[in-house]
Amino acid sequence: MTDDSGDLPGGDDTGPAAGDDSGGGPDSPDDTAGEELSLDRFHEALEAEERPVATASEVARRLGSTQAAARDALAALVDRGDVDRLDVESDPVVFYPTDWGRLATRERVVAFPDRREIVVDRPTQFTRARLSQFAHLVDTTGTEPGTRGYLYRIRQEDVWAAPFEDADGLIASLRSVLPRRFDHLEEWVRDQWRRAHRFRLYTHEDGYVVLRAASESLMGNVADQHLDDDHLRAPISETEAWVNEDAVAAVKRALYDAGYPVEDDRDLDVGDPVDVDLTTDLRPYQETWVETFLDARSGVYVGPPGSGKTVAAIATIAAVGGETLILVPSRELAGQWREELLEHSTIDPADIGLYHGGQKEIRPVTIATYQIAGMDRHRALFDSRKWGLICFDEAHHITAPIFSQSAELQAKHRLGLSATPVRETGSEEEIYTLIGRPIGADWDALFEAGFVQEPEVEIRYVPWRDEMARNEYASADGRERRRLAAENPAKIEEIRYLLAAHRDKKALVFIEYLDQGEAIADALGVPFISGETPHRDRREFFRRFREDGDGPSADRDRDDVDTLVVSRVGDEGIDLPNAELAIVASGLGGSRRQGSQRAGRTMRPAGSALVYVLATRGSSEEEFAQRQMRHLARKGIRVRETNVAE
Ligand SMILES: Nc1ncnc2c1ncn2[C@@H]1O[C@H](COP(=O)(O)OP(=O)(O)OP(=O)(O)O)[C@@H](O)[C@H]1O
Repeated sequence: MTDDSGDLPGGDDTGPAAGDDSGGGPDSPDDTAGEELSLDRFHEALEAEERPVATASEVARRLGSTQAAARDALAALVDRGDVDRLDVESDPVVFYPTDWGRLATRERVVAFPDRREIVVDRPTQFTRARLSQFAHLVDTTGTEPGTRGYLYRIRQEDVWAAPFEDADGLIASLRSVLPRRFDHLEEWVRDQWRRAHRFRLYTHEDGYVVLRAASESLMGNVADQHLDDDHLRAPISETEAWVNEDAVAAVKRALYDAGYPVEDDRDLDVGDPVDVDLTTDLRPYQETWVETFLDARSGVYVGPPGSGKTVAAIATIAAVGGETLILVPSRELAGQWREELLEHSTIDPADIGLYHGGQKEIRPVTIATYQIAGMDRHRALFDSRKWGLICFDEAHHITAPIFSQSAELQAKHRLGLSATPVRETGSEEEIYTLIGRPIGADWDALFEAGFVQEPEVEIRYVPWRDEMARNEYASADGRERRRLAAENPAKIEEIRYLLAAHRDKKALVFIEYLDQGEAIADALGVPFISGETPHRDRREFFRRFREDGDGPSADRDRDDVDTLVVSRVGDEGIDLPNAELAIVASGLGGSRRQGSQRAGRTMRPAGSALVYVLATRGSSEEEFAQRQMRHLARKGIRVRETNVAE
């Protein structure tokens, strides 16, 4: 290390380096370009730009040469190994001194204000935490940990959802990251911020809901164009209108779509009181979540699996103090919620009701599945109690029938929980308008604080077992092809190998096709859990999986399970905190969300987490795997690729 840095100043400051450079002169374009583009001159250009990287046109401007001459001269420096280039999507390419690349901690930030894009090479945790507050990670380039470039883009939704008190706070954060000020970009950000604060809903002292626009022209041009008599009952003034009570959600949605998200300051139902106190001390970021929620009275806690959203939600239930309806995607999660409520609060067990296919109790705190809550014949769920808070667990699961209940849900405090703010099906805006603004602790801070462990993800490209299998794939079509690639029998050997390599770890193997699940479970002699497995058996297998084989109970209870093969049913929200190894054997045609949730299963505070994704080489799975893993990489998770030998 010291050798490298020792060379750098010597080479830069003294004759020999310049001599080396001029030795490269004959390759350089005409007249003085070779001399002008010594490494020293390039450093000077960077200094003048006040940035660690420069484009060819910036170098040209600093050197007073043409862009073409600068590009050629830079290419010569690249050939000589003095300078490296970083392709930022396609154009422009940026250049930086090679030596700097060796200083692994050196961060480089390049802004493309017109495209509202920011590229950071080797970002520090701090920079990533800052960026994630107002931009979203689009892509990472390079798979080696030391060579990663991160591409961020600022969309209008990102500004709307930025967790700041005012635009100045957001701009200050922006400036702290960018190499210099970009007035035009700042202006755009301020403009977007303003948009999210131009319309406001509030409760009139006579009890009805009023929409207020910041100006007459907004009321005239935006509201009147996007809202009709179903939304607004009557104008009150040039800037205010009386909102139809049933149309609150629709008003928010219409204005969001028009590019003006609405601030919701209405008075909300508190509900009949319920007696719950928290018994667990919140972590500082959880306290911030809850305080922000109480201020806004609605919002979505966004944090990685295991970051403590459920515990923060229990704190919120205690703070709101009103009867609460909790909606969850599955029966298993309903049971887990009950356990967590009992573990982290003083709630009387008799005050908790479960409402799903198997059991129908409505109590002061009721946990119901989305499925049943969406059915018309279960309206009693909404009507028979005065709920003060509705909590949407795994909020991206909200189903269309729930949206149709949105009129009455709008009157309550609304809390969403989600590990996945990004949705490809576009309910980002639905979550925003039905529930509320994202309330974020950024992932980096959580990883850094050690509350959540960063998993290592490895894509392993598995070859076909023989020519015959390869040919069969080649001559099959569509769906059959996908199945053949998914069920590639060579994967069984690979799973066996990986399990043997991590003998001490509790492992989950995810599959898509039932036949394959059975084949793998048979080959390994382990249980297989699918949608067909009765709930009782599932619970039992999960319990045995949670047993710690190393503990003193091992002698007494030798039936613990170390490996489970799980079909899609086990995909989400199942609390198996001791899973340290996940092997995704198939299911690569699934959505991005599924990819991140599968990895999420193992993102737990305990143990070291590893995720292996098996993709059949030379099949469409390769591409799927890469796409899903890019999604993870966007979250800053380290992804590695390995070719399994034939
Ligand atoms: N403040 C806290 N103090 C101690 N333990 C905590 C705290 N908050 C959360 N935990 C523990 O951390 C683990 C994960 O918490 P929790 O279930 O709330 O996370 P989550 O974000 O809801 O996860 P998921 O998205 O998977 O549902 C649990 O075992 C929980 O008991």
